[in-house]
Amino acid sequence: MGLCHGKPIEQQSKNLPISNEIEETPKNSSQKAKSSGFPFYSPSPLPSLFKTSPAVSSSSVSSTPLRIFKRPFPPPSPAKHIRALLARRHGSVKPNEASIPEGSECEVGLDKKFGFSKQFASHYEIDGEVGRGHFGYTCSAKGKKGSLKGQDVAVKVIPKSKMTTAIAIEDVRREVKILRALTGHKNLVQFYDAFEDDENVYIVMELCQGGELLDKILQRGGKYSEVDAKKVMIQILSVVAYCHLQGVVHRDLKPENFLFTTKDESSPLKAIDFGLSDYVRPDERLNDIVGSAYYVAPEVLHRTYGTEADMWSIGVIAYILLCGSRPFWARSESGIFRAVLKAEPNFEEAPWPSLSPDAVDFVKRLLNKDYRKRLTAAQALCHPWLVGSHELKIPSDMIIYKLVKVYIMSSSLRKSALAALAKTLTVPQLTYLQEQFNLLGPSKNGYISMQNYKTAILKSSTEATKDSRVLDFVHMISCLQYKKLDFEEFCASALSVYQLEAMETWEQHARRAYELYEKDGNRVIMIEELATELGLGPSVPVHVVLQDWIRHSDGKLSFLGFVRLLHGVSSRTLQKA
Ligand SMILES: Nc1ncnc2c1ncn2[C@@H]1O[C@H](COP(=O)(O)OP(=O)(O)OP(=O)(O)O)[C@@H](O)[C@H]1O
Ligand SMILES: [Ca+2]
Ligand SMILES: [Ca+2]
Ligand SMILES: [Ca+2]
Ligand SMILES: [Ca+2]
Repeated sequence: MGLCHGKPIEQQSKNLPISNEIEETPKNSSQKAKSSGFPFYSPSPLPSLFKTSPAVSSSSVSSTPLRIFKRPFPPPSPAKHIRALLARRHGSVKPNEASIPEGSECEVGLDKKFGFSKQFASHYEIDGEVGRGHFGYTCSAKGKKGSLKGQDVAVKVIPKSKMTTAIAIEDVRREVKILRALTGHKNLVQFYDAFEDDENVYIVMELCQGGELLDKILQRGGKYSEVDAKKVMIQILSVVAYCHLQGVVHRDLKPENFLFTTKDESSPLKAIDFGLSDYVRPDERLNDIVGSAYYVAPEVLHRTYGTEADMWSIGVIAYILLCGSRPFWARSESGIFRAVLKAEPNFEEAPWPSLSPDAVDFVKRLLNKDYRKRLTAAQALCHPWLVGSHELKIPSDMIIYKLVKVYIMSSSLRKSALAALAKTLTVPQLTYLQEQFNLLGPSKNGYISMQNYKTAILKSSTEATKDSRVLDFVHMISCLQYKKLDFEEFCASALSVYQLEAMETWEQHARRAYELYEKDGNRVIMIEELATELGLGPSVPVHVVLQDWIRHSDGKLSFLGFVRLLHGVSSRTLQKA
C-alpha cells in the first residue's frame, strides 16, 4: 500500500512552498478586531464593576507588509485543490506543477474493487453531463426500474483509470461510505446507491438543478445582502454541525461544493462532494494537507487539525458572501498560504463599515487563526447574527465533551477558578449552555451524570459515529468517575477559556471572576502545595516559575496566578513560559 508514496512525496508536502514568490496579498488591517461579546454571542453588558485596562489582547497582529496592488479585492472564482494534495492523491501532477515521481508503476497490484453492484446500466439511463471536477464528472440520468423509475438523478462518474494510488482509491471508498452514512440531513445531497464496473465507480444521488452556490454569488455580482447571506450560512452550519457531531470533517467546504436543489429563489442548499472528507475522533488530530487553497485553515498548513478547519472555511465563505471578495488572496499558491498564515483580512473597506456589527463579529469569530478560539458550528448557529433568523434545534456540540474531559482531569483549584469564571457568563452565553445541558437529558432535580453524555450521542448516532470512533470517545467520557453535575458546575466544565479570551470583554470577565474567587475561595497557599495541585514534576523549579502566582502581601493566589490557572498548566507549558 504505502509503497507508492516514498520520501519524495513526503518531502514535497512537508516543504510547502510558503516562500518568497509572493506578489500580492490582500490588504491587511493591522487594527485589532473590535469584536464584541462572548465567543458565541455578542455581549449583554457586564456590570461595569471593573475598569478595563488597555486590553491584554491588543498586541499588534503580525501581518504581511502592505503592497500596492491594482485589485485589493479580487472577485471569487473556482478554487483549485492544493497542489501537494493532488500530488499525493494522484501520485503525479502535470509537469511544472510539482516534481513528484510518476505513481503509475505502482498501479500494478492496486485493488480497485469496491464491492458495489455491477448493474448500473440496467438501473439507469445516462444523460448529459451536468458538472465536472478533478476526480470525476457528473451526469444526469433517469431511473429505469425500482423506486427511482422515471426519476431524474445525478450520477458522479469516477474513472478507475484516475485512481492511480492507494490513497485515491481509499478516498473514493470513504466518499461513498460517508455519503451513505450521513445522507438524510436536509442540507446534504440525498445518496441513492453506488455501482461499479471495470471502468468506473458511479455514485447515484439526488439531482440538484439549481446550480452551484459559486455561480449564484457570481450572478449577483459577488455580493449577498445580510438577510440572504444568513439563509445560506444557517444551512451550511446546520449540515456541518451534523457532520462534525458524527465525527466527519468535510475538508473541502467552498461555494462550488454547495448546490441549490432547484432554480427557485427559496431553494434549499445541499452540501456535496465528500471526496476529501475524513473521520476524526474528537481527541485526534489529522495531518494530511487537504483542501482548496483559498479556503484552507492555517492549522491544516501546520499539519495538525480537526473539525475546526471546516469552521475556518465557512468563515471564508461568509466573508465572500458579505463583501464579494476573498479574504486571503495572492497570485500564487504559496502567496495564498502565506496570507492565510500571516495576514489579517480586510474589514475596513466597503462594504464592511456599513454591515451590522453582528455580521462582522460573526465572520471574525470564524476567521480566528487560533483554532481553539474559533466558534464551533453549533455555537455559530447561536451567534446573535443568526440566532433570531432560524428555528433550528441546536445540535449537541462535541466541544462540550472535550471540555468536560479536561475539566474532570483538572485540579480542584482550577475547578474552583472555573466556577468563578462561569458566574460571569452573560445571559446569551448561558442560553447556549442551557441548550447543551438540556440535550444531555438532566434528571428531574437538574443533574446529569457522565452516562448522560453517551446516551445523548447514541440518540443521534449513525454508521459514521462508529467509523469515526466518536462512540469510543463518548464511551470513555461516560466511564469517567465523577459526581453528577448540576447546571452551575456544567457551565464551569463546558466553558472554553480560549474562546472567552478571544473577546474584547475578556479582561472584564477575568477581573470579575477573580473578585468572586476572592470572596469565596481564595486562601493562603504555599508554593509547594500549589505545585502539587498543578501536578508539577520535581524537575520544575517551582519557586521560580510560581513566584508571581502568589500575592506577597497575604500569600493567596494573585490575579496572574488565577488567570494562568484558568488556562490550565502542565510542567511543559510552564517551562516554556
Ligand atoms: N447531485 C448533483 N446534482 C447536480 N450536479 C452535481 C451533483 N453532484 C455534483 N454535481 C456537479 O458536478 C460537479 C463535480 O462534482 P464533485 O464536486 O462531486 O466532483 P469532484 O470531481 O470531486 O470535484 P472537485 O474537483 O471539486 O473535487 C459539481 O461541482 C457540480 O457542479
Ligand atoms: Ca465545478
Ligand atoms: Ca467539488
Ligand atoms: Ca471532490
Ligand atoms: Ca483517518
